[in-house]
Amino acid sequence: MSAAIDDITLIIRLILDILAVWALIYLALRLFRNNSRTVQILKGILVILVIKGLSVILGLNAFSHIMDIFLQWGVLALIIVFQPEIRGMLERLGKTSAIHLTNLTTEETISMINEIVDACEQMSKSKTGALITIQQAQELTDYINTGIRMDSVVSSELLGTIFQYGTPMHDGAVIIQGNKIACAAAYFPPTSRDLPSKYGARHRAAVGISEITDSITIIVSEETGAISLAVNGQLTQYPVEGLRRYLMNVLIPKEPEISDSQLIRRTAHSLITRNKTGSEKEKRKKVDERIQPIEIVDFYNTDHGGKSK
Ligand SMILES: Nc1ncnc2c1ncn2[C@@H]1O[C@H](COP(=O)(O)OP(=O)(O)OP(=O)(O)O)[C@@H](O)[C@H]1O
Repeated sequence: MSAAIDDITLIIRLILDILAVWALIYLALRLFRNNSRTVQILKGILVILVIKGLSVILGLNAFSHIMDIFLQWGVLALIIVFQPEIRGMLERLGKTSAIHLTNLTTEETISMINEIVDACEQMSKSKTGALITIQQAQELTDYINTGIRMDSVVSSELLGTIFQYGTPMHDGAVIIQGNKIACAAAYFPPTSRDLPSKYGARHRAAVGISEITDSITIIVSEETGAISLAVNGQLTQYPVEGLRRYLMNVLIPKEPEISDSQLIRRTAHSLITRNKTGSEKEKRKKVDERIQPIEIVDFYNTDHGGKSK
């Protein structure tokens, strides 16, 4: 009987072991996939392994020993090369979910969002390049330290002035903590992924910071005036109202509980909207289109053309 239990325990342990290794390989592939640098490095490792195998078969002991040293140092080299990805992964593991760490009230958050969106709208019209990162649960202190410290309440005028071409702080990113501009001219590690060629250094930097932190980054293109968001390593182009809606959805703390009177009001509202006429529905559809993404850049698409919505 006890032998049977031992066997079952052994089988469960084996299955768990295989699952754990499988999960590790899956995570590593997910982290590094579609990254041309990774493919090159993997090819390099493969070449060294083949040479090492050949040297063992042919009995070239000294050469085989040198290959061993290469492989040992290779692990260290990999850790250094993939430092941003590994660091991002560890930070994500230790992340305290999307808890809003700021003490902003809903009104303050809405006001901040409106200031940011107004600034982006103006900069989009005047084709002023901008990079604005909003801190979420993960601290961005390391990146704030690369820029010029500020501690000013977010306003559209200030953002417009910072990114005005030719001013000392227009290069680099603005980082927002709470409703304050923590710094300007910050430097982000650019992504190593293959981006469509129409995107340059600014977009690379935005995708880079979104890969290693949970921050939200807004990019205004100097070339086209297009407004994009970089979140979780994905780039999405939005119309102005889409940007506002996105920020409202993500940054405004969720209502804890709705009261009975609110519930009655919402039910009444949904009953009224259910009886809307066709033309009113059409109008609603039109309004909704203004908040739809214009383009989502699909990094896993091999032609790198991005996919349009
Ligand atoms: N690593 C970085 N971190 C922060 N800001 C950066 C970084 N790299 C570039 N930038 C900013 O991007 C500007 C250059 O943008 P560039 O024109 O190359 O990018 P782009 O993605 O083509 O954007 P645009 O559509 O605005 O031309 C720099 O002047 C600088 O302000």
